[in-house]
Amino acid sequence: MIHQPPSGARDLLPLDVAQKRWIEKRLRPVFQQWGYHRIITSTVERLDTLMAGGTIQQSTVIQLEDREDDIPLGLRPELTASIARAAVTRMAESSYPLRLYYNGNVFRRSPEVGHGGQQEFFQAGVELLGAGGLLADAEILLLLFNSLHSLGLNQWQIILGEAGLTASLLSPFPEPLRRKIREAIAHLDRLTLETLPMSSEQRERALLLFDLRGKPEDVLQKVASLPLDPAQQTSLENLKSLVDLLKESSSCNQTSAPGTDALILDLSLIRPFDYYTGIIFEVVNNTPSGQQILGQGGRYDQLLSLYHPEGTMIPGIGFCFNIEGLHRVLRSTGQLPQQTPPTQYLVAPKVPQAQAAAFTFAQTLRQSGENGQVVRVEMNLEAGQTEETVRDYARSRQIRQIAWVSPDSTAELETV
Ligand SMILES: N[C@@H](Cc1c[nH]c[nH+]1)C(=O)O
Repeated sequence: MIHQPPSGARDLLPLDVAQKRWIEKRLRPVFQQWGYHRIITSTVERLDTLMAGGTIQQSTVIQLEDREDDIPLGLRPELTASIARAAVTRMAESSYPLRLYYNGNVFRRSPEVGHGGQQEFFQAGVELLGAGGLLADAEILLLLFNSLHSLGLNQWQIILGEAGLTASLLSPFPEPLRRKIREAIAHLDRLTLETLPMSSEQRERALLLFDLRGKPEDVLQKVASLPLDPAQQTSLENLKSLVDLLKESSSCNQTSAPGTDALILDLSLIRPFDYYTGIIFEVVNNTPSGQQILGQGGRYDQLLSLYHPEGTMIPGIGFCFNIEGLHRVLRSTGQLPQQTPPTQYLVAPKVPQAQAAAFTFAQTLRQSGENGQVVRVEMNLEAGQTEETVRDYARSRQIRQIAWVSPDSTAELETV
């Protein structure tokens, strides 16, 4: 028998769990303060739900052998599609906007399987459904900034793009050239753009697109100089208004919005999921060892209609944090708990006749916590040990108090 989890799967040991909970405990109240309610969707979904009309590639989904009525099933590679499905099918009576948050695991087929490529990840995120427009976009980004602030992070940058505008700027390229250019841009591969066979006019346009990243004012100006159709013009104006609103909020509220250098406009930004229709963004943390993507999200105004019984269009926008990314960055800041909380009391029956009394006393101690505080109490399970052995055990576990219980239910507390 093999006693290892399958390749790519992971066990989280108690300290990992304590650190993960530290992160989640900081994010949850922020999501709640902004009016978001927790939703838990199924880990297993139908494959076609997960693929969201082909906007998520089947190759990222881990499929399950076991089929329900011969319908292929899979493990969710992300949660936005599942939440969109649940909202329009199970919460149809709710009024919009609907604010939902989540905390869960996702599974992605890794190309590196067999070499330890991770396939299970944790995410915490929010979805704002039934709200389009500038204010909804701004709410999501400001909530993102607020969440980062609650984690004590301040070395991050937001890379902001616009999926619709980028797609339409790419549209003059014929397929399959467009796909190749899109891929090269997504992988920051300038060399491919310089060498792919295409006309010089096309190359100039591809390289211009590639370079549409930097300070928001500069990029907006560059795009404005391009010949734009009315729809592109509107997207550009919306982006400009959003950037202005975020900046203004930043000057009113230093604590939750980014400084001027923290926002990078990148119209070459392309996310691996294709359901985005409006702004898209990534939060990155620049560390000496490279760039860490802490979270990502964007606007998806067509996704909900895929699941809606009448195909009604309902806008949506959201983001999620990658808990592993946050964990890595926060570990280096020294903020995360370095150990699991120690037990406060060790309860030891003085003689075998005191065992029942010891269990009762331990329970009384457990219930003595005020305001929901957890009092951690362990029973000493070894009968007949010397007092010194019990003390040694307590010290080795960093237990500060021993309660010696007598058969008459009295207890003497000793600090070790
Ligand atoms: N579900 C997306 C993030 C997102 C949330 N909402 C919108 N986008 C992801 O896993 O990358």
